[in-house]
Amino acid sequence: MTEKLVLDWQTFHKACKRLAQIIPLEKYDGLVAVTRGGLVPAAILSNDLDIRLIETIGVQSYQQQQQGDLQLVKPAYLLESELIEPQRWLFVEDLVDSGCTIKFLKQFYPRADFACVYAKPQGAELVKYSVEQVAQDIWIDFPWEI
Ligand SMILES: O=P(O)(O)OC[C@H]1O[C@H](OP(=O)(O)OP(=O)(O)O)[C@H](O)[C@@H]1O
Repeated sequence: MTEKLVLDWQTFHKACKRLAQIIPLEKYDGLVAVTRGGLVPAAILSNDLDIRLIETIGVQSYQQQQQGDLQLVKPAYLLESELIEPQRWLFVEDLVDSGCTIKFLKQFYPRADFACVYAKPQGAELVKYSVEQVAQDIWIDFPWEI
């Protein structure tokens, strides 16, 4: 990575609100926050889209700035649950970078739609909704990581 983009809370919040505006109201019943990066955007989208059904799925890949093997650290139990009717889920991420995380998740959920606040070119095509494009060689520091 050649450059660093350090985001403050206000900039990130505004971007999340713009993301909410391009997602059709009532198209989705539930959000799946891909942790950890999807947690804050999912909180903002859940308010703006008035969606109260929230699940998390935990995937880890980056250690410092190096991407290693992907690990499922927490499954999305609700998506398999017989306790609720099948729902229309929107997966939420802070960033699609190489696209490896989304490709990994699409093995399990091939038709899932993804909303990512920030998108880099390599992964952008995997995402249905995003609002901020950044160059591939920029490393982003999100406010909760600082
Ligand atoms: O498109 P990719 O190249 O796969 O990169 C994107 C992923 O990397 C970050 O997660 P990270 O692995 O750093 O875990 P974290 O969300 O717990 O910080 C980010 O939140 C995405 O999940």
